[in-house]
Amino acid sequence: MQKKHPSALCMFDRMMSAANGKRIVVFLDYDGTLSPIVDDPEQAFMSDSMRSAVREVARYFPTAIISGRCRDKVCEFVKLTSVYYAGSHGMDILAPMRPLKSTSTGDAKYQTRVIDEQGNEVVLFQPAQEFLPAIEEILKVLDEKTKEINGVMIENNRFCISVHFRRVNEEDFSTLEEQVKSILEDYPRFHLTRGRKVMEIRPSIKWDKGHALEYLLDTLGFGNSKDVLPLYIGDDRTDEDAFKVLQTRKQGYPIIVSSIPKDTKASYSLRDPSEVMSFLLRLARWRRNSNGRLLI
Ligand SMILES: O=P(O)(O)OC[C@H]1O[C@H](O[C@H]2O[C@H](CO)[C@@H](O)[C@H](O)[C@H]2O)[C@H](O)[C@@H](O)[C@@H]1O
Repeated sequence: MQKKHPSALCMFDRMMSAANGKRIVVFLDYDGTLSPIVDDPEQAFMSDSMRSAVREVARYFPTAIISGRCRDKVCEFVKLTSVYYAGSHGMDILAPMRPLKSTSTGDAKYQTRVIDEQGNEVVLFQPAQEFLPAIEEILKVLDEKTKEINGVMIENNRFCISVHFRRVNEEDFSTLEEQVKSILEDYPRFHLTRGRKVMEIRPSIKWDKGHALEYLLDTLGFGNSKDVLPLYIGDDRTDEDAFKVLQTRKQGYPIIVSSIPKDTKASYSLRDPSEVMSFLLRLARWRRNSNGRLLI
C-alpha cells in the first residue's frame, strides 16, 4: 500500500530525542538523494552546498555513500575524503581497516588490504570479482545489439551494468527490454533489476545495499552494538534493501526521498535533495549544539 510517511524534517526533534546517547552512523545514496535526477547520468553533479552539508555531517558521524554507480565515479562526483564509499550497489566497498575475520556478513576471501589515496590501510571488499569477465562480454554484446535504438545509454558500473532508457522513445522501450532480456538468457548467473528509467544487470549473488550497510556497520565496529543508530537516506528501489535491514534490526531511521507517497519500508520521508541537504545540516547542527551532553 502506498502510504505517506512523516517528514524527517518535521519529526526531527522527536527522532533526535530518541537518538540521545546513541552512536549515529549516516548512510547516503547518491543519485536522486545527493544530486537531482537529470537526463544525462554523466551530468549528475552534486552542488557545492550539498558537498558542504555532507562534509559537515561527516565531521560528526561516520558517513558512507552506497550507490549503484561504480565506486570511482561516485568518488569523482562527491570529492570528499572523509566519507566511506560503496559502489555497484554495495559490491565494491572501501571500508575501514578491521581484523578481517571480525565481519559477520562478509566472506573474508573477497577482502583485500589496500592503501587508499590518503595513505591509510583500508579493506577493499568485492564479492562479485569472478563476474568481471562476463560483465565485459555483456557490455560488448549490449553495445552492439542496442546501437540502433535512439537514446539508449549503457553505463559500466564495474560490477553491474545500467541500461538507461530515460531518453528512449516510448515505442522503442519494449524492443530494448526484449533485447536486454534475450542477452541475459546467455548469462544465467545474472539478473535484471529496475531503477528510475534504468534496467540494471547484476550478478546473482546474495549481496545488495542492505548487506553493504551491515558490512560497513561491522567494519566500523558497530556490528552487534545496541547503541548504534544507523540512518539511511535513499530514493530508489535498491535502497529498499537497506531500509529492510534497518526494519529487521529494529534500529535506526530509514528515510525515503520522494515527493509522493510510495510503497516503501522507510519510516520517514524527505521530498527531494534540497530537503536532504536541510536535514543533513540540521543533523550536524544538532550534534554541534549538544556537544558535551552526548555519550560520544
Ligand atoms: O544508487 P544510486 O546512487 O541512486 O544509483 C542508481 C543509479 O543512478 C544513476 O541513474 C539515475 O540517475 C541518473 C542521473 O540523474 C538518471 O539519468 C537515471 O535515469 C537514473 O536512473 C546512475 O546513472 C546509475 O548507474 C545508477 O545505478
